[in-house]
Amino acid sequence: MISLSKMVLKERRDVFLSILLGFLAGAGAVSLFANSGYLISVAAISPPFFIITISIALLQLFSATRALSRYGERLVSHRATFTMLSNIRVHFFSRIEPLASSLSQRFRSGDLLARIVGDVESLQNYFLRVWYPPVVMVTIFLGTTFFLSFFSWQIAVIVVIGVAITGGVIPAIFSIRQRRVASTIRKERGHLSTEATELLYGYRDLKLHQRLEQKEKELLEQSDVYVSEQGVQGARRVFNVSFNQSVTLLVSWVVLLIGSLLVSGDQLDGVFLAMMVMVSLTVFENAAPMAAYPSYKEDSKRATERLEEVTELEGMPEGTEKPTAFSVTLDHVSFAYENRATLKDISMHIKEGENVAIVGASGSGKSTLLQLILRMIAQASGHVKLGNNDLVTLKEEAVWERTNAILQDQHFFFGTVRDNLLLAKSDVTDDGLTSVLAQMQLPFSLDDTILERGENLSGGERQRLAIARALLRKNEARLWLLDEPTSAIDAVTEATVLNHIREASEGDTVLFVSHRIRGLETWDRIAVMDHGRLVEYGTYEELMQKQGYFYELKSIEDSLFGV
Ligand SMILES: Nc1ncnc2c1ncn2[C@@H]1O[C@H](COP(=O)(O)OP(=O)(O)OP(=O)(O)O)[C@@H](O)[C@H]1O
Repeated sequence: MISLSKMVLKERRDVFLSILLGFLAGAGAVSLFANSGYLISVAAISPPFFIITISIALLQLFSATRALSRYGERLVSHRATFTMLSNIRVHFFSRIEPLASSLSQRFRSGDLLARIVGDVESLQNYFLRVWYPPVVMVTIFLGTTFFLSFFSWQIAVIVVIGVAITGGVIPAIFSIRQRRVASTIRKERGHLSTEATELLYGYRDLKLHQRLEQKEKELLEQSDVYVSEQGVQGARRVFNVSFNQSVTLLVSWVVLLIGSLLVSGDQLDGVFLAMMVMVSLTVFENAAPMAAYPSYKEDSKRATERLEEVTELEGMPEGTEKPTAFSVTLDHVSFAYENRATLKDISMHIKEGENVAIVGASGSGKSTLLQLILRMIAQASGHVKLGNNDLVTLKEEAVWERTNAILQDQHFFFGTVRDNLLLAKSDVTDDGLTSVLAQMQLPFSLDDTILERGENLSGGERQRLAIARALLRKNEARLWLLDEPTSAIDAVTEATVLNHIREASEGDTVLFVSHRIRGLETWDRIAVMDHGRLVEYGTYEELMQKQGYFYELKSIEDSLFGV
């Protein structure tokens, strides 16, 4: 799904500039120290004054080059990194957006959050710590070896061997070891995030059931596992870097030793010895990041795998067409959550403009039916049509644009009543907003604060505010899908609220899941569901005359209300 190399190459201008500036900074550092070594040695043998002057001028030039290039390299490479990160984020979100409804079935919210935030974020290391260091190291070493070969091929060979060991062999060994121990840090972070979210969501219930302490203990245990895994990862990185640095120092000692032998054998001018040692000390600085390369590489790989687990879920294929008519047809439709058959062979036709109530026992599949028409889930078999269009040919957004859906769990955002109403339609005046609040008999002012998830509202107020949002869209919507929108509202207010809904939806197709049988006399037709099947479908009179399941439900309700 995420081809990381492709993401890197998309920013090729900045990538090229980073490499160029990184090379200049590295080469500047090597030249600076080479020149210092030469200057110290040559000064001791009283050379002509102009040599000292030129050498000091070069010293200043190299130090300015090094500082400016390093600054430029940091600027450009970080710009490239963050642009890549934002591209990855956009790419990832565009992939998971159509999967939104199936994600909650596969992943717990904490784990999903850890993947969406943490794993995506960790990919910022891919360019900076996996892709970039070997490229810059190789270019600097090639330049340095070429330079050294003018003075002594033996020293050049030692440096090449040193690079091969510290930049190739040691990281390769670390890489194999890293794969074997298979860091579980990402997985543990997902577990920790899951536990923390559960505790926060369920805080009140845990407290009521006196289970808070136990849950906190589990969370702390999970946190300890994560912290210790982090410790192991950190220690491994520090060990790798220190070990690699020790080897580079050893190489510099070998350069000093061989250089001294060459000087004493008159194969190298002694004035260059200090320069060569300084070069070897500096050039290996560029091999240091290679020690951390395996752990970052493995980390990026694991993060990508975890993101792929999310994106590989099958979503519903996105259609392209817009609905033009709003009759609803279900033709032998079946649906199963995992292996549990939830809707079984349902066929029904709702004419455009018809108002249909759906009733049935809890768990009989009423909400699932509405979700299917909303394209939030896909049927396993059969066809669902809006007008003459099969739902699979329709664009999701185009369906939602023309639909007023009130599902069972409505979300409210932290903000004012006004903010939460304008979510439905942004160009309504305050008068328009106040008018729908009045219709819903809500005693709020537009500036009243709504807490996250509507925590400061009663269940009935939440439902009325959701209906107020739907009423604002009455001119756009041609299809209304209402899932027990008034279940928490008292009977007197409910009658008024329903009247407003009926009025606003006049001429539109309405599917209304109802928890009550009373009051359904005025609906065009009634669909009765039982255990995932549509067991009865007809007008109120037809169903009452039939004296079947609906009649039975009505009798039970009447006896409960003492009618
Ligand atoms: N996300 C889900 N994953 C798995 N099973 C689900 C999911 N949502 C609902 N179900 C199951 O599907 C069946 C039908 O649920 P649905 O919500 O459609 O029933 P309902 O008739 O609307 O019930 P209620 O009147 O209680 O709201 C139930 O057995 C339920 O347990």
